[in-house]
Amino acid sequence: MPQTPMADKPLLKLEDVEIAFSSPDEADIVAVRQVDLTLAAGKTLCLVGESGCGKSVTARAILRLLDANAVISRGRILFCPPGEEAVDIAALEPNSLPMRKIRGNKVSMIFQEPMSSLSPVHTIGDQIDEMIMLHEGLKPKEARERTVSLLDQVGIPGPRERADAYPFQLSGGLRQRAMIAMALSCTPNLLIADEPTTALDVTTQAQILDLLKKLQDDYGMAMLFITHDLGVVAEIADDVAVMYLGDVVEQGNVFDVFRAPRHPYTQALMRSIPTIARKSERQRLSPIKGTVPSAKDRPEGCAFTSRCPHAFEPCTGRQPGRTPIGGNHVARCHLLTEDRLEAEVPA
Ligand SMILES: Nc1ncnc2c1ncn2[C@@H]1O[C@H](COP(=O)(O)OP(=O)(O)OP(=O)(O)O)[C@@H](O)[C@H]1O
Repeated sequence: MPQTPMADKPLLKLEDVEIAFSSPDEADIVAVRQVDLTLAAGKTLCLVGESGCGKSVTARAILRLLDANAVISRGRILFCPPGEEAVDIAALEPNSLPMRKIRGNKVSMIFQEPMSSLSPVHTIGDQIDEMIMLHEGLKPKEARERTVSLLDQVGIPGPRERADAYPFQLSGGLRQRAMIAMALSCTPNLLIADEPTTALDVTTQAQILDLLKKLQDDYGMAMLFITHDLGVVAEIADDVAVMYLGDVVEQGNVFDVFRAPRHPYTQALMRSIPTIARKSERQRLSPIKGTVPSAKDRPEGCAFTSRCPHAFEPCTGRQPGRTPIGGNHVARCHLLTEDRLEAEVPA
């Protein structure tokens, strides 16, 4: 297993990660580039950005669950569970034993659609029992006791009886809870949550977010949470990374980024969310002009140039570097290096 010493050891550290897709009749498409992310044990990092910006691809790379035409073409994905040496996941074979020991064991994932991880033809109890027997070597009876306790912890009423239900017999919210129970069955160090509440009504969404926060405290696990909803970010994140067309354009502590976003894309995202203050002052929401270019037609310089109200000459020429702002807050924008952009305090 490739092992790498690290001075300070966050649980997960992505360094200069690039992910490309090949296609039979076109040049490779770089979907994610120069991504640096850090996630400390027990903390929550939210990845946020418009559809197609590379959130899911980044998350799936951590589990080496990318499509067959994808390759991690640069960088390292260092995973360092407490008390262990760091492993560079990017250097592991996706189906190797070390990778399988990480996937579904130290790192598990939940999705927007529970049926992507639950089998429709087995009861939820049987599916969770099997995971527990596989990962912890428990006997069937002991595994069932643990399954019932997990279903209870995720708030499924009558857990012993519900363990015998098939997924289609549960409501959307209960199915989501069953999927969370299955993801927790191996007590992971890291839970990757890919838009787990997007398909739920607001009340159930709030309940699931509360549940995840409680389970995170109980289990001491870190969360990489993918969403396009800034309200969810405000609710759950310690740190946030804003992605645009495969680049992390701004990241840092959620309070710093929300209080004073420095990248024009983050500023535009913040202006596009409704607030009570805006409504009472009858201010119009300002949608972001234009659309995200295709990754095939990525501009030479800053990817946001074509939609940026502040774009000036250097933006089209070269990609901006990372400008430190304070603490762990950084942004990639030429205006910052040239000191031309003030922090914007959103309403
Ligand atoms: N198998 C593939 N072949 C080619 N391109 C792909 C493939 N899978 C994903 N992509 C491209 O990678 C880019 C990033 O996709 P990704 O699913 O990570 O976006 P996302 O930010 O998670 O969007 P959403 O919020 O809609 O899920 C997109 O341009 C997408 O078209």
